[in-house]
Amino acid sequence: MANAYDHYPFPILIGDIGGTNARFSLLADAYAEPKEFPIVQTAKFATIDEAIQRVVLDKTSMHPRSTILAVAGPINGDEIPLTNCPWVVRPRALIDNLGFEDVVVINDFEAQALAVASLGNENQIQIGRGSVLPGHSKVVLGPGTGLGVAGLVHALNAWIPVPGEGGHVDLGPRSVRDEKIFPHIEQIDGRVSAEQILCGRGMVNLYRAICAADGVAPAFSDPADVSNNGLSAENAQAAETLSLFATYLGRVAGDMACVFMARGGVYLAGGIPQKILPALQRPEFRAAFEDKAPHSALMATIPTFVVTHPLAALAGLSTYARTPSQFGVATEGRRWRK
Ligand SMILES: Nc1ncnc2c1ncn2[C@@H]1O[C@H](COP(=O)(O)OP(=O)(O)OP(=O)(O)O)[C@@H](O)[C@H]1O
Repeated sequence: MANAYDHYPFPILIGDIGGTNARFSLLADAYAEPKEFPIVQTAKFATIDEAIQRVVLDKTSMHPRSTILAVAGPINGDEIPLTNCPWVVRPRALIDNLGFEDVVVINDFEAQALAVASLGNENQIQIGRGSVLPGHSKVVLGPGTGLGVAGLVHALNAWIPVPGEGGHVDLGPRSVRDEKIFPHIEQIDGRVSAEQILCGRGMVNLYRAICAADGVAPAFSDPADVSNNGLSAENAQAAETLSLFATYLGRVAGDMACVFMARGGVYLAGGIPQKILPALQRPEFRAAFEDKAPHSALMATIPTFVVTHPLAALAGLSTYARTPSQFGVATEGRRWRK
């Protein structure tokens, strides 16, 4: 029976498999620095087995005995299809064909949550006031291709990642301006979930709604164009998109901080926060985060950070691989052994 407190046999192959990119590193033992491999696009390989063979196994004489993989997608059963990518992770095939003895597959946002347990100051930028209360719960939000959310609860002397579908909470209008814009936001089954706005596709959705409210034709269809033109303030609707994106992200981040009582901090991971950092450093994000009557005074004490570590999920997985007993990662149904 799998036990979360077992150790994994070294060397351990660590993998962060996103919809677009796969990142691998190899841990020789509990003390060695991870050996990193070039980031590869998933589309360049037909299967994950082929990617592991060509990117890692063909390039080193070290033979990994276990692997811990973080994937974007639900983990149910022996065939794990990835969201936004045709790869299917088949742990039994990894054991039979690539010689692993132990395979663990967890959710990519759990890996982000593991990462924030041990991030140093050099890998994060604080936005606004507040300070971390050591040993208290944390929460991670990641606007990227979608909106990932995970909690990191400290209990029983371990950090316990709590993955969920927090990106799908409702997001509604609050200001007079919101009420003009929200009727134009594309809905999903009649509602606006946070992910309809707080991700790359959502940023374009918000921009289009602002254009519709202002009666102007949209000029951009790519999130990077919206954010670049918004940051430079060259386009009024794009600039308002960034301002409102920061406001809504602050609102949802504040909600998640309330749910988890995240006195250990709120962390913005995913691809987008680093790219729109100046917009998040303006007052809107933090003001919306703290605007949680009757708990505004509490919210003012909770710090918010943008994660700047380029390989945060890999770093989190490496820390877990070295010291699994410090983390309460549930491996039931997600661990396969030879
Ligand atoms: N400058 C930018 N401003 C806003 N959004 C951007 C910018 N550049 C990329 N994006 C959007 O960010 C999203 C990608 O996010 P991210 O880099 O976090 O990917 P991901 O979901 O982690 O997937 P993977 O792990 O495969 O890289 C896409 O929707 C993309 O259009």
